[in-house]
Amino acid sequence: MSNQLLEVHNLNTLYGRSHILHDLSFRLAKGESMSLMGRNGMGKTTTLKSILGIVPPRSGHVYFDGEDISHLPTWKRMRRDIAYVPEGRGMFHNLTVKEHLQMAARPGSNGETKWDYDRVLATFPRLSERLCNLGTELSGGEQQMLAIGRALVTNPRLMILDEATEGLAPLIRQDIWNVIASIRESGISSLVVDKNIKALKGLCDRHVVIVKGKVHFDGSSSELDQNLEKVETALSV
Ligand SMILES: Nc1ncnc2c1ncn2[C@@H]1O[C@H](COP(=O)(O)OP(=O)(O)OP(=O)(O)O)[C@@H](O)[C@H]1O
Repeated sequence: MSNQLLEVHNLNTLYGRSHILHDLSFRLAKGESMSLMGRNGMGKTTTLKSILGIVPPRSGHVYFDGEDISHLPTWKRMRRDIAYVPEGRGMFHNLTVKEHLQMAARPGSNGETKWDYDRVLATFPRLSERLCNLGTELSGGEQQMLAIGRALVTNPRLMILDEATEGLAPLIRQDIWNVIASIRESGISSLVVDKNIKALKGLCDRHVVIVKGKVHFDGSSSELDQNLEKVETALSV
């Protein structure tokens, strides 16, 4: 059996006539944590949306646990145990914290129920103090915790996080990094978009940097160290 959980193979994605992703390919092994970095507008969100089928690629394939999921609608891809924490968190205006979590909770496709309502509240004690608040009444950091909690209660095998700590205060950022570390320790693979190269280096096994929709760097944390200048140049404005 293959060790790969996610394989992105030669994706080409366009918005109208704007060609954004060019033959984009990378792999994520089971249990591995991967960062996806790049300057604004380079195609990170488009990559995530292509993997999820929110923006269907013009060509290329997405394999999940060996299965070609390229033809599946988004909800079916997510039912394969892919959870998505989008940029902007995607809170519902009319649901409380408790309802957000209860609504999303379900076993993984293999019956896994490791991540349930209680475990999420134990992981994010701040949320347990805000159970009756609407999602939109929370601070940015609390919203991100809820968005991650809501993804975890689906018992995913892969967590995809876009702009994981964007706009958050330093202390809250650290909370989010700690949770991402414990997600990794619990054996869930993750694909994390963020700009904090230092935090990502310690947290992720592998790193992909994209420039204008093409893979510019793909390597381990030690390879990232060896190529730091090249990567920092690609990330600097
Ligand atoms: N719905 C859309 N229609 C047309 N062009 C789009 C659309 N969404 C994104 N783009 C363009 O596609 C390119 C890649 O955008 P994308 O959001 O994937 O970049 P990104 O690397 O995630 O950047 P950021 O860090 O700013 O979110 C940009 O030039 C953007 O303007």
